[in-house]
Amino acid sequence: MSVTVETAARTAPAAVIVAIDGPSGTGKSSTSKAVAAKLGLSYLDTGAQYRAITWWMLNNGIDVADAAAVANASGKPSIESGTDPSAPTITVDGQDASGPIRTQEVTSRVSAVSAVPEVRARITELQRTIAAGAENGIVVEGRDIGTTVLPGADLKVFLTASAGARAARRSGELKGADVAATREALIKRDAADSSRKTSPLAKADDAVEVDTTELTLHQVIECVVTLIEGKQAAK
Ligand SMILES: Nc1ncnc2c1ncn2[C@@H]1O[C@H](COP(=O)(O)OP(=O)(O)OP(=O)(O)O)[C@@H](O)[C@H]1O
Ligand SMILES: Nc1ccn([C@@H]2O[C@H](COP(=O)(O)O)[C@@H](O)[C@H]2O)c(=O)n1
Repeated sequence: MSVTVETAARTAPAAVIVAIDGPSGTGKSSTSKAVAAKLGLSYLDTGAQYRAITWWMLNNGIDVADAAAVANASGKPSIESGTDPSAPTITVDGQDASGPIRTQEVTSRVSAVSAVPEVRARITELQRTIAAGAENGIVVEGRDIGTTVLPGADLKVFLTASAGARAARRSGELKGADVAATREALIKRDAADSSRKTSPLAKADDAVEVDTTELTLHQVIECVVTLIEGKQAAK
């Protein structure tokens, strides 16, 4: 007796480029990392790159309020991002910058540096190169990914949440930081990021907006995974 075993041909899911944008504290990083890990995609934190160049400027005595000085120095540091969602890395001139880029000093200055067109041109080029090299696809999170960096992304998601919810989340992270002060700082940074001339924080016309105010992180992750799987199936 002969038995024929038929095995269904398994095909890898199509590589997808996913852009996740939104204001500070809406859950972009947490969501993007989890979604990328779950679906086997690369992950890029573009905010970390702007923080890294800001950290370098501060360390090298550049007055970050002087746009011309920032523009002149913008090509000098070498910035490298590791795109494994379970262990993302960021280095500046070969030095691990993951800790120092999260300081209050960097957070309060980053919007001034990221508003400089020469900085944006350089970092945008870096982001496009990384995205183009991601064989299985990538989740890229930031402020202008859907509008400017990767306008042809397969899926664009714009996360929002009330300022109160975002401040409460951040204050919890900062272990008891004053919620009102955190809220004011978030609003100030969003205003600066939204009002700059070059690629401001904005929702792309074709982005799916997800208000996370009343959602758990798990619910947001599931929502984005479903959206991505829909795009993969359609490719
Ligand atoms: N839906 C949610 N419900 C509750 N907490 C959440 C939710 N999403 C994210 N958080 C928490 O909120 C905090 C901020 O999230 P996260 O860093 O992912 O936001 P972000 O949009 O990347 O912020 P930023 O732009 O400032 O880097 C984290 O402590 C995270 O665990
Ligand atoms: N695509 C992006 C991403 C970030 N920025 C600037 O970096 C700052 C820090 O971002 P986080 O996500 O780490 O909080 C942000 O406030 C922007 O100024 C950007 O311009 N474009």
